[in-house]
Amino acid sequence: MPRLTLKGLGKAYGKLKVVDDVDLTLEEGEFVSLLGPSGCGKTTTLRMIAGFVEPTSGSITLNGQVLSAPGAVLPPEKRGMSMIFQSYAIWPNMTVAENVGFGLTLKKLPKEEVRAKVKRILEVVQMAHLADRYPAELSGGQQQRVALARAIVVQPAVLLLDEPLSNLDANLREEMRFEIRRLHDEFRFTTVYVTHDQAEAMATADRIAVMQGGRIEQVDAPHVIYTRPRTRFVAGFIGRTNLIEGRFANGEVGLDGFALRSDQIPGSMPASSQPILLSLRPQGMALHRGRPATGRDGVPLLAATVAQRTYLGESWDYIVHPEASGLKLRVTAPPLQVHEVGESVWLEIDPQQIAVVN
Ligand SMILES: Nc1ncnc2c1ncn2[C@@H]1O[C@H](COP(=O)(O)OP(=O)(O)OP(=O)(O)O)[C@@H](O)[C@H]1O
Repeated sequence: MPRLTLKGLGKAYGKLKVVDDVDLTLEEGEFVSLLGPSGCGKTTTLRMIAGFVEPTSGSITLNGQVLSAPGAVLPPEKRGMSMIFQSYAIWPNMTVAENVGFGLTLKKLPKEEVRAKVKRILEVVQMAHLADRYPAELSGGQQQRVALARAIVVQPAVLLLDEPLSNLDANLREEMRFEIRRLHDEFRFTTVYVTHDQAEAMATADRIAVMQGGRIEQVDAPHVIYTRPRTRFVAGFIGRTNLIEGRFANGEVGLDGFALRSDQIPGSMPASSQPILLSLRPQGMALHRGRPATGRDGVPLLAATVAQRTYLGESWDYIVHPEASGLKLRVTAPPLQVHEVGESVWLEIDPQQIAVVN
């Protein structure tokens, strides 16, 4: 049975629909990230799951029990969910151990049991040595670990996280992403994680739901979202890409100045001749100084010129300009592959890494 189900979920403030007809099902133990730009409705969706916001349409069910529907909202404290906010929200007047144990004390668990559970969970988040400190004596990352420990110690039915890492500096954010995923692998709580940071969603989630304008555009595993984006928005929002307009006709996709064989491009082509949009990742192309040996049947090889370049340390970011074409394509190359601006190169396109998007 699916654990958590959002069905036709909507929220409007007056005429403004901020969440619009959202369908999403999480299996028991699944980790799903709601990812999208500011204002797309992620937080409102999460707050409806938590019970802080009443939907104007649709429903939320947990193991078949209706938690939210218009006019019928089970209060947050009766949902058995834990929520973690951007601001940590741990109590300044309690020690780390008291903060983490608070939820268990409320449940009137015996003192010894609370002590044992708190000890174990503090070990898991690597905070056991700081159990007696107060929040003011902790770094931001340590405070966030306390918030995580406090949320999971009560073994919630669903764990909700709202941009939990956005107050941390870049290095710590990266470390905490792995930490959150490690905790999930250990405890397997059904988890909804709101973020606008695609790397965070990629590193943590089993599936990513990409939202825009209150709607979910695509829900898939991170590698599918990246390699097989279904819409222009998803292709552009997740990683960088070259979006190119073409025309499908007679087994070929005609682009500006060259064509690709449509049977080499994964996914389905339209039934009849018509314009289509392709997403070509910068990593889905390679540059060669001399013309590489032929033999790879039908793999496009284009004479091109380097128009611009940026050194990013981990890679080069080249803009190349295929001859006889008005296109400018962004191509990623390894750090030791150095081409000068104006140099003639051969551009090899891997059709397997092209996605047809709507
Ligand atoms: N109580 C409210 N009254 C009116 N409009 C609201 C209310 N709460 C949210 N909104 C609007 O709903 C839209 C979605 O807000 P929401 O906070 O869900 O977005 P978000 O995707 O989480 O964005 P962010 O990443 O900036 O937090 C925004 O345009 C916001 O201004």
